Amino acid sequence: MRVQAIVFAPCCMYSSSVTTSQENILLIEDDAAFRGMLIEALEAKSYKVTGVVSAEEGLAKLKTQRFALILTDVKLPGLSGVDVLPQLLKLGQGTDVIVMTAFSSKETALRAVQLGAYDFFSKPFSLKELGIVVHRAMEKRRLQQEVLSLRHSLRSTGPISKIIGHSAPITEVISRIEKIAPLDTTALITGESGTGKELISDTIRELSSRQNGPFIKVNCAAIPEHLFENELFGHEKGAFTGATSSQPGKFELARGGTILLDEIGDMPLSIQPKLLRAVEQKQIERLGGSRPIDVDVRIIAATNQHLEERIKEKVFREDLYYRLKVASIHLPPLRNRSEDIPLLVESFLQRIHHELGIYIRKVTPEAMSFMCTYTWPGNVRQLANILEGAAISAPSETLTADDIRKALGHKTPSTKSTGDTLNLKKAVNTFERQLILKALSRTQGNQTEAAGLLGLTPKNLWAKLKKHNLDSKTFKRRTI
Ligand SMILES: Nc1ncnc2c1ncn2[C@@H]1O[C@H](COP(=O)(O)OP(=O)(O)OP(=O)(O)O)[C@@H](O)[C@H]1O
Repeated sequence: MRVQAIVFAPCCMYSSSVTTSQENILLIEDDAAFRGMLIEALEAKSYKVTGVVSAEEGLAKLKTQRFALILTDVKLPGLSGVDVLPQLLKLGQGTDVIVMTAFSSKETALRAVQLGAYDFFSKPFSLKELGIVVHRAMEKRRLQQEVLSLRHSLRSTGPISKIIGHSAPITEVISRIEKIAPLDTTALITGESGTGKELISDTIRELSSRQNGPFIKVNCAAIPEHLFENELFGHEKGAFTGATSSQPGKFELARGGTILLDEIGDMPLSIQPKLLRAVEQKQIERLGGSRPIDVDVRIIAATNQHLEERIKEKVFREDLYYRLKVASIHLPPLRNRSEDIPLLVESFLQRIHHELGIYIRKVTPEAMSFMCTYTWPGNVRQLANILEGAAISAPSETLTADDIRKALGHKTPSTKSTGDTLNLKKAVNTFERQLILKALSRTQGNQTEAAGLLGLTPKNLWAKLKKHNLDSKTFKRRTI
């Protein structure tokens, strides 16, 4: 390009704040004099500047180097700054691009912004003006990086860390949770049984400003229709025979906090208008009451049903559905995110070790591959339960595909008669381990009682626990 005119600011360079940043800027400018001047000015502010003369050269640089910012002229010898913009943005992976145009081509500049440029300059511009915009872009980048690193540490240590999985669908779910949780709006969580809807509602609540308020969970499928209104909204004294005193319902108990309406698809049609009022106006009325009561409650609804189908069947109100689904999260079934299975298996085996004292040292590749291809109709809950069952019954500290199949109640492929199956010592050991596990489970970890059941002395049992690497304490309140 030809330098048109540069209006020099009195002090030649922009802001008075000293930039200590060593961030790299890629400058694409074919005019040697103009390029040199920009480099000098930016380097005076401690930016590192890599100058190139064409869009093609700029693209080549981006393939090997990362930059904090790209400054490009529009009029270049080969590809123009606007033509190359989509590629710059793609290769730059989030790096902002500032476009420099001639004053006469403001429309080009606007097109560049539409295409994704961060900002543009119409020449002539002052170096002060350029400096301010560069500084602002760098600040924006720094803040974005801060947000990313905060998000990363929150995801690895905060409530989000309880959600295991790195597949694209679960990553999308996590982003939705992070967006929705702080909004204090009604949320709807959908997904098959066992996909983690309750886990997600716990996480939303923990990430919201209501984390210290009450959290009331209502299973709509478990309440008979005639008790529903009373359960949710409470009653006044004398509302019905036996109502000897006034009593608040779940909504009032959740004041200042959150209410989870689980299995919302099973909520009786007769209650739905009252729920709609609670959602829209944050008001309820007790049974037998004559005045509305304000309830500051965040509602989270969850269901494994297709509410659109329930609407067609005329058992779910459309207006309520649209109010609930303002912020919705759909949990895909486990079979559609099998990449998450190895991580889930690892996490559940750790939990089994801590809670049951059963240590599984290894999962065979066949067992993992079987689990990754199985359809898991009961989703994550089924995977967790099957692993627990398999770990309890496994004859050794290595979990095999047969162990998983047995826990699933599948017929195992007939095993070849190997030396192993005839090894009496090994078979006795396996049988002994399983009997001890059952006895500990039945007595909830009481060693004296377990020893009695097994016909052993407590000292004998203690020695066998050590031999099998089992911890009786972890059997408290557990049953097989
Ligand atoms: N992504 C996950 N990471 C870790 N644990 C999970 C995940 N998803 C689900 N779980 C675990 O699986 C079990 C079932 O999850 P949850 O109860 O939240 O499912 P749900 O969808 O509410 O089931 P339902 O519809 O039957 O009530 C819980 O123990 C939960 O902690």
